[in-house]
Amino acid sequence: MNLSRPILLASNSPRRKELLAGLGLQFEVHVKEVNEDFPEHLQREQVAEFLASHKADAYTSDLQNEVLITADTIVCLGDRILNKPADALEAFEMLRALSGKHHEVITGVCILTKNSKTIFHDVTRVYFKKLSDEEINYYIEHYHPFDKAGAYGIQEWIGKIGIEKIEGSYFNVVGLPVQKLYTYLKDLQVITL
Ligand SMILES: Cc1cn([C@H]2C[C@H](O)[C@@H](COP(=O)(O)OP(=O)(O)OP(=O)(O)O)O2)c(=O)[nH]c1=O
Repeated sequence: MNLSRPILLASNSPRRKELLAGLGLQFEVHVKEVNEDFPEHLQREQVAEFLASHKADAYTSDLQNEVLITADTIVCLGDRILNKPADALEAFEMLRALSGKHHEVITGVCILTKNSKTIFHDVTRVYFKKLSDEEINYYIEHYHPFDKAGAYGIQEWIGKIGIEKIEGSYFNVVGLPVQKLYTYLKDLQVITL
C-alpha cells in the first residue's frame, strides 16, 4: 500500500492500532486526553460521529501534511447508550441487559487533514444468547471488560460462547470499520495499491 501523506492514528486502543495495521498501512500513534461528553439531543449514529470528530478537533492546529484518524465505538440497546462500565457491578448490569437480545454497535470515524474533515459511521447488529449469571460473572472476573463499551469484547471468550450472530462488520464491533475506512482513504487519495 502506498501513502500520499503520513497517517496519524489518535487512539489509546490497542485494537484500533492492530486493525489499522491490518490494512497494511504505516502510521504513527499520537494520543491526547479528550472529554467524551456529548449533547443529549443527538441521535445515536450522531453520537459516535460527534465523539470521533471531537477527538480529532484536539489536533487541528498540529496538522501539516498529515492525515489524522480518530474513532469512537458505542453500544446501543434501544435508546440506551452503554459506555464503558465503571465497575464490576455496572458491567454485570450491562451484560444482563444485553443477554437474550440484540443491540447495535456503532463506530464513528473522523479523517482529518489541514483542509478537510470526513466523518462517517458503520453499524453492526449483535445478537446475544441468554447468558446465565454464572457466565456473566465468570467473564467479568477473568476478562475485566472495563475498557470496553457495553462491557464486552466480541473478540474475547464471551464473543465465542455468547454471540449467536451478527449483521454487519465484525471489525466495526472491535473498534474500527476497516472496510469502509479503506474505501474512504482510497477515495480521498490518501492510499493507493
Ligand atoms: C463492543 C466492543 C467494544 N470494544 C472496544 C472498542 C473501543 O476500544 C472501546 C470503546 O471505547 P472508545 O471510547 O471507542 O475508544 P477508546 O477510549 O478505547 O480509545 P480511543 O483512544 O480511540 O478513544 O470498546 C471491543 O474491543 N470489542 C467489542 O466487542
